[in-house]
Amino acid sequence: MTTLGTPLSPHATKVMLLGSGELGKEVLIALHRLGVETIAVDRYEHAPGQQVAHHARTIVMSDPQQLKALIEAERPHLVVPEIEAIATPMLEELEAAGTVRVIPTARAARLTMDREGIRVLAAETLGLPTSPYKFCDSLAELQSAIVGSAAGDSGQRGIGYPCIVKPVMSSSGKGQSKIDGPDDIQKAWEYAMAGGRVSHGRVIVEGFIDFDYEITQLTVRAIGASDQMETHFCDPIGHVQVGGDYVESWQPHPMQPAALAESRRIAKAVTDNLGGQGLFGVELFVKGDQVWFSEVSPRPHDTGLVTLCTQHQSEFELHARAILGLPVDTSLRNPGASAVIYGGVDAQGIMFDGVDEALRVPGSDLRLFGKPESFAKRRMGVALARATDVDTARGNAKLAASKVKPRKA
Ligand SMILES: Nc1ncnc2c1ncn2[C@@H]1O[C@H](COP(=O)(O)OP(=O)(O)OP(=O)(O)O)[C@@H](O)[C@H]1O
Ligand SMILES: NCC(=O)N[C@@H]1O[C@H](COP(=O)([O-])[O-])[C@@H](O)[C@H]1O
Ligand SMILES: [Mg+2]
Repeated sequence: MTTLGTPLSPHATKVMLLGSGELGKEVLIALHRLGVETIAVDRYEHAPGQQVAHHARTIVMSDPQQLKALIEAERPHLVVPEIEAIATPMLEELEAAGTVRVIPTARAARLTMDREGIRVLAAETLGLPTSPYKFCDSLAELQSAIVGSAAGDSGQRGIGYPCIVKPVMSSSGKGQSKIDGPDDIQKAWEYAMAGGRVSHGRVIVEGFIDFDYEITQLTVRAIGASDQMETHFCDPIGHVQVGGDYVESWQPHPMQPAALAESRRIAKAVTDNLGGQGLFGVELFVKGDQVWFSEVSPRPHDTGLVTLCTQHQSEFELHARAILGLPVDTSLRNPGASAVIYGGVDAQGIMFDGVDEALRVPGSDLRLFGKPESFAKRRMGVALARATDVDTARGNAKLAASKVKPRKA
């Protein structure tokens, strides 16, 4: 049985989000609707989620001592990681000591904060299909990982061209680049060193998968009526990425039954191993009936923002429900799409012109995240559109996004 308390009372059910960007903001709103007391943590003040939570805290989340002190002071029932760059070994320590429950588990947060942890688990432990890959700690290692070493018994085959280089710790495409030939290697290495979230000097180089399309398979682990763990799948989300960052997503993405079944087999294998309760975003590449695992977020996924206009329960509501031990409904309500609104300018406290025109587009809706500072390539909002078919929804979401014009105040 799940019992919830009253916020700001001695018996409140308290949830702490580690990271309070646009995704956390929606999880926090879903938690508020259930009367949960929320603590929104981020690296800077007035982060989107901090604006809607009961309490806001600003710390360096990758600093284990700051993280420990905050969790011990606040004593939340649940700690919900919302970004990768967190001192996850400290979360494992606190979870092992029984101080707190981490969503979905502290181990899942640790394995997925670093591309190496999750890639080795998926490819080597679980034997799931992935792109070929190598990890490198220097430009020289990167060069030999790509071109290989001399043939012979000890010779290593290289990843070859084209390939993709990413810092082991980064997200939203930061520090990621494609290498088409030898001339690109040094630039890619330097870009990765500048773009990682926590400077680490380690990269993954992956063989380029020439997929037909890519999807996010949202997967929910929730407690069922007779107290057993159940796995629920949302309809597949199709998306387009530019420079490793999502710009457009839609749901449902049509798939052949064999590719869908294989996607769900992979999603189930990964999420079963990571364990715990909550929603996961499993990223997959598809070519014909062939499916490759790319990565997984043990939390709501940016491409899943589309579920705000397509599902009876958005991915944020599903996450909130699953972590609290409540039942979930992953069914689709209607087709829909999302299109990203970038800041376009580097400035504090920007203005958004054309909001009325955007909302005049049929079936449209908007989320403006309220980030205090804009960068040209920072995601500041998203346009949503529901429709009777995905093509119409995609057109309308892009149209609505184009009507919103961010500018300096
Ligand atoms: N091996 C690959 N082959 C082909 N395309 C790839 C490969 N790796 C990444 N990509 C492209 O780059 C995108 C971003 O890659 P990835 O998800 O690894 O980066 P990320 O920084 O973790 O992004 P996010 O945080 O948004 O998930 C993928 O969705 C895909 O479009
Ligand atoms: N792909 C991961 C992702 O979309 N994460 C989302 O972006 C925020 C950081 O945005 P910022 O970099 O603009 O501060 C995170 O807090 C999360 O909501
Ligand atoms: Mg990704």
